[in-house]
Amino acid sequence: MGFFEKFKQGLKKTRESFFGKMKSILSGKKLDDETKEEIEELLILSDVGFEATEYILNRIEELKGEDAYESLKKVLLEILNFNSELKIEKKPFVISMVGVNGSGKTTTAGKLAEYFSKSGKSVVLAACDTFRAAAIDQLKVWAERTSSTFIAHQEGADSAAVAFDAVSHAISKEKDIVILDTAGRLHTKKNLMEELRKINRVIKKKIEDAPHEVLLVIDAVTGQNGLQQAKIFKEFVDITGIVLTKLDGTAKGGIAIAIAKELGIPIKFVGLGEGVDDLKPFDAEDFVNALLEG
Ligand SMILES: Nc1nc2c(ncn2[C@@H]2O[C@H](COP(=O)(O)OP(=O)(O)OP(=O)(O)O)[C@@H](O)[C@H]2O)c(=O)[nH]1
Repeated sequence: MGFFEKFKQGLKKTRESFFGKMKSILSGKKLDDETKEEIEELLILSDVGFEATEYILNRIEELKGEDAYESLKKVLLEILNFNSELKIEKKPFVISMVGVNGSGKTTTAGKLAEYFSKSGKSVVLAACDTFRAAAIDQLKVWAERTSSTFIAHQEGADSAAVAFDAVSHAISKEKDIVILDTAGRLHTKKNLMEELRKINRVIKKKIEDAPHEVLLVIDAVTGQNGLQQAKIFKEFVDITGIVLTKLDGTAKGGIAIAIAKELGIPIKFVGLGEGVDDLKPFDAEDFVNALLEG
């Protein structure tokens, strides 16, 4: 299945509930008070959020187009237009996955391992979520499935030590990519953020500019709550990209627009299903077309 088809399928719920209605409301018309109210409601209901919704409506008016539907498309593309490409520019290239438990972090680490293995890269998966034994086992299954090297210690071990071993292994064995699956839950927010910082400090002893990417995993189903969590992570960690998971499981896919507008961090990948191939690099044009017109 092509990327566009995949986006179309994954965004089906959001399109059928909300965005698919935009064309008949706006096509060939100027934005008047009535149509404005209608699309405002659809945007809010799909979790675009008040701030981004107001921005979108104002921007459509500013564009003064004859066809408000075309203007809407243009504005959505403006918001989602960031450089989403994840370039592997170093060897080893270290990617740290952060986010709350249940957001799809481990699954996404596994899917990313598959994505990179397929392009011929060697991958090391590191179980830095030592908080739960099940998380270590789950990552191990992904490592086997994707023929990646698996680095783990026991439950309760120091997560930074796992990260250090993974990076050391990658250097000595000349592996291309290290993916660190970090914990999403510790006793307090402070502990969690301290742990993430410690991991970064320790791997810098081996590779000064690592981690090269810090991907924050957000569950689209949690909508505006997910956005609030993201804001907390952003305060403490330098996030370089977002992975928005479970878009297939929600009608409120408008959260992608809220995230792009309010966080200003590029969405780099989206999860469109549970399968190993259901993680796709984000593409604004495919995304907007699939949202509005699938
Ligand atoms: N439908 C759908 N399900 C997904 C997607 N991504 C992840 N999941 C599912 O979400 C659930 C939670 O994913 P995990 O990877 O275990 O989440 P986690 O953040 O690592 O959480 P812990 O394992 O508790 O640390 C699993 O059942 C995944 O299969 C997606 O894009 N679409």
